[in-house]
Amino acid sequence: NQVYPRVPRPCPSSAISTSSQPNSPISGAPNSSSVILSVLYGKRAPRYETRETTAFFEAQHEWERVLEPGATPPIDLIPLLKYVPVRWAKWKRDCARTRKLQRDLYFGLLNETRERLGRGEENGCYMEEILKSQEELGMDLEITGYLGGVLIEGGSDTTSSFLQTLVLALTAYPKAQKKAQEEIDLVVGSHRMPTLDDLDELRYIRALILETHRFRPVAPMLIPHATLTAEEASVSGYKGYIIPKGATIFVNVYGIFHDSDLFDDPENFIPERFLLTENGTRPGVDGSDLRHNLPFGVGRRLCPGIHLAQNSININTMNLIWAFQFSPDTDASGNPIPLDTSAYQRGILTAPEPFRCTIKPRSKERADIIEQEFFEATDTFKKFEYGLSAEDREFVAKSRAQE
Ligand code: HEM
Repeated sequence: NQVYPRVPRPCPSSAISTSSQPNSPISGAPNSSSVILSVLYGKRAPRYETRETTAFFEAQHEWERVLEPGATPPIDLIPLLKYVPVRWAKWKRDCARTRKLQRDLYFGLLNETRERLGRGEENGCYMEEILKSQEELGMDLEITGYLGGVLIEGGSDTTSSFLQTLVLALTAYPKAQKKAQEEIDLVVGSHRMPTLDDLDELRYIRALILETHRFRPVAPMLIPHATLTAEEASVSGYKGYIIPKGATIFVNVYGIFHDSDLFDDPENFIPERFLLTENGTRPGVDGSDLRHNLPFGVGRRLCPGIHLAQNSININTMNLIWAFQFSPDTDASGNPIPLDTSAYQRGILTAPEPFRCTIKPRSKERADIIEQEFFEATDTFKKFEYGLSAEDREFVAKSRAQE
């Protein structure tokens, strides 16, 4: 049995784990923050309890909390508030603490990468490239530190929130799960794990991924934008409205995706809608204003991690469907406990409230293949295993000893 944690919060992407046994080899499989750490800093976080993972989630959740509308007073509207002394302003202390947590982590990781480069131990990560071309790119220390930082922030909670919604939907909608399993069994079979190349032939699973984005978009109102000039907005206006300079624009993606004028039965998880029409809208309705990457933003600040995110979502979705059976927990009389698919956390980014479900490998053969893949990935993992704590080293050694 697995309960998806967000509070208390080590790593919310425990969707990858088949077992609640902390030392099972599978529970050391990469979570989304671990993948991002490896891609960016060439450093592996083998466990949810690894220092960088817990430090990241602590900073991230503090940050999401201070960003939430209402968590800080409206300083933009009443600038005088910024002169309130710190001792009377808890929000200022919260912001300062968040900033310190973030800076300690981001600049600490950057320093470690620079030192590793200095020792000639390159492993091909992204921040190595940035450090090597820092001068040429005209990036000072501050910008470089935060470049890595925003990429971890952007890439961790988002992908893991998607995967948590996926697990919730597969559990709550067993027919959709069964159809997806049948399709993957036909294309991939049971003797190997899926690869990204398989996706072309997995039409239903592609629709299921789009439906997961539609059903519970990770950023329901995207990230607020502002208009730079009134003139620009007023050239065409919007449906006769003039949008003034500096106006805050929220794109209510959740509202669009749940508009019953556009979508049939929008409150239900129905991947089939994306087989009927390109954007999942009711046949006959003009859905041409929509596009598949809407959950990743609009305009020039569209998510720059979209390709990494989509690859990661695609492979994780295929793997989860191929490998596991997801079912609701049962009560004392053996009846399934209904899941509340609307119980979501509040905030700029959302994820399901913790929920219980049962996750089992679909067969012994599949479980063995997963373990085998884990062992075969040893050389890839090893490149990124530096600066590990004694506990992490012990964990890694123990999981490999089962080879
Ligand atoms: C399920 C996965 C993801 C979703 C749904 C998602 C969604 C979004 C959204 C809605 C925005 C705001 C766009 C806007 O302002 O219009 C955004 C921005 C951003 N995302 Fe993602 N994202 C995901 C994964 C990633 C990954 C993997 C990375 C990095 C490796 C990343 C890095 C960023 C960054 C740095 C920004 C800020 C861009 C800017 O303000 O210019 N995201 N993302």
